[in-house]
Amino acid sequence: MSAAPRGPFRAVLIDLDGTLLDTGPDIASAANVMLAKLGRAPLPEARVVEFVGKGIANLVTRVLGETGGEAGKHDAALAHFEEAYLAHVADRSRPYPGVVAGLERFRAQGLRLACVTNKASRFTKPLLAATGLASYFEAVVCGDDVARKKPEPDAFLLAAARLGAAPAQSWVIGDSANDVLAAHAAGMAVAVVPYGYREGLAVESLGADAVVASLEAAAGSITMASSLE
Ligand SMILES: O=C(O)COP(=O)(O)O
Ligand SMILES: [Mg+2]
Repeated sequence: MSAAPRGPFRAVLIDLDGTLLDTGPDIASAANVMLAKLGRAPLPEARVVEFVGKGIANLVTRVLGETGGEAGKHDAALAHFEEAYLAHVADRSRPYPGVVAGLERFRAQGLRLACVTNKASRFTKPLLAATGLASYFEAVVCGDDVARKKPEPDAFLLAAARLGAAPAQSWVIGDSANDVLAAHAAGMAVAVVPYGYREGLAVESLGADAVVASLEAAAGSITMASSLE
């Protein structure tokens, strides 16, 4: 479970929600604005974040299912969510501990970095800018940039291609089963962080090649792996 990454790596492909940024508070607020507009009771943040991982349309479906079904309301609900989320996308979303130090360390080692997320680009770009992370990434691949979101391999393959790295030279770091399945389908090694949003699953059950305590710890382990080559 905690084998060191193989390498040598040229690129690190990093998930956004739950890995780089704790976006849960702003996502939960937008979900609760949406529920209020539909005349429904709010959900606790801890419940809403379990629905993060397969894109916002999927999250809205799951929030509606949790609060009384009515699939027919989905389009209106999604519009309410997106309006509220776009207006407050980075109010309380912050990098997790070790993220900035880890990105600095990866960059100092000459690794090329991509952010790979199921979140649509109109939310992702302002969020990366507002949290100060945008300049670390040579490529940002969003859910609406590919035909099939994670857990399909498309987004990781596109990110690696944009960075000029083969799958075997690309190391994925994520927080959910979507990242693990997508990385393995793309032929890439994958580590998961023990924090983040896992759709209710235990971190040990995700099937990752490694668990890394933080991005800073990941940057340390990739150094060791490279120097052992
Ligand atoms: O939008 C989502 O559901 C999750 O996005 P992620 O791929 O950055 O975790
Ligand atoms: Mg995630």
